[in-house]
Amino acid sequence: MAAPKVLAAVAQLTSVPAVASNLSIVTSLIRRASARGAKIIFLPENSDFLAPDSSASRPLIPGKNEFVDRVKEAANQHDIWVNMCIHEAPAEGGDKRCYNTNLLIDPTGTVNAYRKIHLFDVDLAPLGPTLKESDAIIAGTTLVPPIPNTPVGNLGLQTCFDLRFPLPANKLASPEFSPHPATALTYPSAFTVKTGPPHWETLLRARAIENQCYVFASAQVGEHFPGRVSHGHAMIVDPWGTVVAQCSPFVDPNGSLCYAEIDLDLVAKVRREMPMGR
Ligand SMILES: O=C(O)CNC(=O)[C@H](CS)NC(=O)CCC(=O)C(=O)O
Repeated sequence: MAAPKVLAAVAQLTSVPAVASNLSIVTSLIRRASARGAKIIFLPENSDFLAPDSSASRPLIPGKNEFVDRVKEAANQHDIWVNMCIHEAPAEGGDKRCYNTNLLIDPTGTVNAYRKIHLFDVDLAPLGPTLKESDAIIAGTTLVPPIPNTPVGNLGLQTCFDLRFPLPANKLASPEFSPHPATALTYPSAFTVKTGPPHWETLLRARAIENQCYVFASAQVGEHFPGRVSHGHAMIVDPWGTVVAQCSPFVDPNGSLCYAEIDLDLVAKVRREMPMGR
């Protein structure tokens, strides 16, 4: 019997240093996606805020995050799954830094979390950016097995710069790593305007093709504060490597969404017709 198709939404927005204004965009995108019939929405890295000094806006109480609580309420109210990255204050005191944490929230409020493992510490001047993510972020250490039974099947959580590392993605899609090998991967991102044009789409399509799965690539876009601009081009790639949805390259102050019908039979078909061990 054919699996029912499910509508998924991928978002593109411009987070600023102020959490409250990002929250109002994020909750309105959740409402819009649900009204359109989407069962899951993918929001980008830094959905809570993107600031020159992360410690200035970081949540102060470990385990408590007002932004996440409001998003959980919206997920529940609009009966939709939400994926996004936020800043997570560490439980151990003393460190001013946060984890860059990828959350998958279901409509009942259940949360799965993956802390970004690969931090973006690069010096590509003068042709590219100089960024040292580890100044503000503590690296995660654990790959989280794909979450089963999401609207897009078994969903593997990765974040932004992780996209350049094929091995964790391969692992997430492998039946040896998990009894629920990924049928979809998510990469909430904030790619730079220097690295985005040459690499972003190529890497996303490569991850989809080699793992024979859907790839959800939400993105930050435009200027967050003077000197920090993101590439955008949020998209959905199918298991054959086709870009099946993409947000407009123009910056919409209310954020933008693109949608695709997700067909898990297509994942099974591609894997059956071109066996690669999953
Ligand atoms: O800076 C912050 O506040 C939050 N973190 C981010 O926006 C992260 C780390 S700087 N961005 C990336 O990983 C870009 C990767 C990228 O652009 C590439 O791989 O080419």
